Amino acid sequence: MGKKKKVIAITGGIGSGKSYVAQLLAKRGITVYDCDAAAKRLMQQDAVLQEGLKKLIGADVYQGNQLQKSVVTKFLLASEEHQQAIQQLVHPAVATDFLHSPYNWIESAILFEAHFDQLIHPDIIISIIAPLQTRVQRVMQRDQLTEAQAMDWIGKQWPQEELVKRSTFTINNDDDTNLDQQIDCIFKQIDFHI
Ligand SMILES: CC(C)(COP(=O)(O)OP(=O)(O)OC[C@H]1O[C@@H](n2cnc3c(N)ncnc32)[C@H](O)[C@@H]1O)[C@@H](O)C(=O)NCCC(=O)NCCS
Ligand SMILES: Nc1ncnc2c1ncn2[C@@H]1O[C@H](COP(=O)(O)OP(=O)(O)OP(=O)(O)O)[C@@H](O)[C@H]1O
Repeated sequence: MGKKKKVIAITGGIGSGKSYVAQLLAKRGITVYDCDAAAKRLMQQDAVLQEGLKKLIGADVYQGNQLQKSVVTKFLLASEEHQQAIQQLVHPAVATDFLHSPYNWIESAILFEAHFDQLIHPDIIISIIAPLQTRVQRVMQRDQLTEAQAMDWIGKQWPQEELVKRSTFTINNDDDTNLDQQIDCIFKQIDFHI
């Protein structure tokens, strides 16, 4: 058996700035595996996953071969049970894909909520936090959502304090605190650079 690869997970709720921080890391030569993008790619390509989703949500989750994101969103936000059921289908596929990928860094909004941490066993966890109102504004602007829709997503995710408690490092992305300095500080404290 090969040695387990080092895994550095970035987490944080919707609009906290995970992808933004990933862009700053890209400038330092680090590629961060994007769970949302991977989930969508696999839901589009993986035949077993497609069958599972059709059984769970209904045949209209695909039109032809095309994933209907609005159908998934409506189903997912309807109840805790629905959210859990989708995650139980999608996350093992994403975890396997990540563990077989060449990447060490990964970003997921729901690392803990979905027990994804227990599938990928991160060595280091970095949480990204920002004031709630800032996150709502960012998401409304980025995704053309209403405040209520942004709050629906936030309601499906853990409070930031819980993420911070379980993280090795926290980055404050509140628009005032310098992000590159915080990243530098973390890099000084980790004994491997990937
Ligand atoms: C619902 C979907 C179709 C919405 O797609 P869309 O392109 O509109 O948004 P995107 O994927 O960028 O998600 C935006 C944000 O919503 C939040 N979110 C997505 N899925 C979940 C979830 N299962 N639980 C809580 N929040 C979630 C995250 O903060 C995410 O970054 C998509 O997110 C999806 O298929 N989710 C279910 C699969 C899943 O659990 N993905 C999480 C990463 S593995
Ligand atoms: N420090 C910042 N300065 C300027 N814009 C920012 C900053 N942080 C985030 N943003 C913007 O806010 C929006 C949300 O950030 P981002 O997409 O990184 O969030 P996220 O945590 O990845 O959210 P999600 O869970 O939905 O994937 C994006 O449009 C991003 O460009």
